[in-house]
Amino acid sequence: MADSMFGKDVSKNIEGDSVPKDHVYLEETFYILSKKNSVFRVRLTSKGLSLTKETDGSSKEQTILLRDIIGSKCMRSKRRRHGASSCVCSSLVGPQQLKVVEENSGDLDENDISAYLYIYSYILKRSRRSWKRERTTITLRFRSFDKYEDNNREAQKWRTTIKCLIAGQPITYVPPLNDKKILILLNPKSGPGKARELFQTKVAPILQEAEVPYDLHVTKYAQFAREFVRTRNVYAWRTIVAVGGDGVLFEILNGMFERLDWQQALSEIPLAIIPCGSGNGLARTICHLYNEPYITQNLTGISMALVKNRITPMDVVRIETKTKIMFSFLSVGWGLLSDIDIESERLRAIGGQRFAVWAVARLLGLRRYRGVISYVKIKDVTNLPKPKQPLTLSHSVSQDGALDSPDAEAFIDCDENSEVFSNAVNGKHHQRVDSWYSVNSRRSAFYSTRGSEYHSVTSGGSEMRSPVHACMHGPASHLPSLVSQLPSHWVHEEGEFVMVHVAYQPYIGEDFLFAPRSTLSDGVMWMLIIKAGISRSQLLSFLLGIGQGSHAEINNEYVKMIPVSAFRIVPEGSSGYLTVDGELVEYGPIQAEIFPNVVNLIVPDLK
Ligand SMILES: Nc1ncnc2c1ncn2[C@@H]1O[C@H](COP(=O)(O)OP(=O)(O)OP(=O)(O)O)[C@@H](O)[C@H]1O
Repeated sequence: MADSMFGKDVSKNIEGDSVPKDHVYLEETFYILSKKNSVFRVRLTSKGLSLTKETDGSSKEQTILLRDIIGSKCMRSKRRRHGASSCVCSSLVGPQQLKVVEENSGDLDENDISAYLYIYSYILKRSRRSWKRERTTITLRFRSFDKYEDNNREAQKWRTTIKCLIAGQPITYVPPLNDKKILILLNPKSGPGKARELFQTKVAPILQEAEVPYDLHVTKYAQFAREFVRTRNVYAWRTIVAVGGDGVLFEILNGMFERLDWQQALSEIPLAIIPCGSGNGLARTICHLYNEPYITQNLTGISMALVKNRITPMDVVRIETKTKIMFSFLSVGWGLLSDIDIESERLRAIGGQRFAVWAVARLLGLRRYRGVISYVKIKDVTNLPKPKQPLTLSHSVSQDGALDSPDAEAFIDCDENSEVFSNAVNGKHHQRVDSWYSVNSRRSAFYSTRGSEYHSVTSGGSEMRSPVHACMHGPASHLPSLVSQLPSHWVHEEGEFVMVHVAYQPYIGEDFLFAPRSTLSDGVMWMLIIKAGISRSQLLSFLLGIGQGSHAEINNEYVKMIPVSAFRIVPEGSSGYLTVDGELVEYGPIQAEIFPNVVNLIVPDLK
């Protein structure tokens, strides 16, 4: 085994001058028992793990990028059963035979002085025309020294360096501490109702390999997540994760704004989403903006983001209706798209396809809505001031005394007796385990992350819920109250409309690239207005274009897309749907304004 080294820079250009390139943190040579004439040179660099196989003078290099590596653990070999061969080496010849245990296990094999380093990665691979992530485990065996302690020290050095690099922290002698757990709020009713199963099979294994501890709470009723974040000490967690559709994150966001300390809570605790709903607009947006493949029900890439803990700011939109204030991150809709969203609820069991099926039905029975739309147009979207830090926000409860009345339906959840399970995981869904140094185990072990807890629905109905006064806080509005006249620079359009839909993210659903020019934090809302009079065929080609975003370029007498910073919609009559982030809100006047960079969002690692 070659000497390992810290911080050696081996990058040279063709003239032999040093160039600031990949920094090499550690380097070792490993041998393969089954291939006597091959060696592997393994280097841990600022780019990732470089593996060079050298056989009879030829060499082949593979690099596993740091963004694809999620964790690393040190193991010892497991004591062999009575009657099995006691020869240590024999367990390594057959690639399927290595069994490892954690260092503190009572079942370890004292005779094997090797330390095994497992490195877990999910590598982007092209399959047919799309990309997906494939699980790959690299196993390195350290046994140059005569004592296990010395071999383990070497392996731990690698593990610590890998963990520091993953966390984006300076290299130290101890791995970065996960002193706070992440909070997971899972909606078992989202989308086709598979959130629990998806979490256990796709997300939990990644958190366990990365040794990220979590508290999982399954929502017990609508508004559970909102009450939870409003009433708990959220500072006990480092991230709050919605596992479900956009509706659960909407609840979490609004629960945060119901806290008096909303500003501190939102600046200290980032939010994240794992998509298990039927719309999944925000998750699709994140993947789109961070070049992460989005495959329905394949949550690998977005789960890896929970491990890396990289954050980016996101805008929120403050919305007022006649009786409520709420905060939104996705969209406000009136007319066709909202009708499709709400009325297709009855087809929830078929997942995201419910939108396409209902779109056909709504096109046949096209509705028109009368009302007045007012907005403040952004003249030059290419030249917006971009605040790097969240704006300094003045605090408000509301503009209008009629709003924010105590919500009689709001309760604190006092259920301290929730059932607690350990989060042991069935690893059978993992696809592939690569291996180096003759160790190969398809049945790779999954260990529950120390300290993680699973809080399930209480079976005996012993819930104790006590009423609480819920009051919306958040940044103060700059708009006049909903019943007051708007300033003169606002644009007004009165007439009949097929729909008005305003979005502040590129995707508002898995297959709806609604506002291609939008980003997470640009301070822009994109308002699409479709006037009555448009033909069904024009509307159909418009709807078909939403998948690719080509509809956004349409600008004719019926269809236009306008960048706005505030708007008001006043529908005439009392029948119709208004939606905020896909959730139904009261029908009637509604107004909105955007606040840039208020929320921190967990996003994939781009490095
Ligand atoms: N345990 C529960 N029982 C019933 N409803 C719940 C429960 N937990 C949350 N809800 C409600 O379910 C609604 C839908 O949730 P969610 O957004 O997760 O799924 P979805 O509607 O399928 O996805 P999307 O919003 O992306 O279309 C939300 O309004 C939420 O308040």
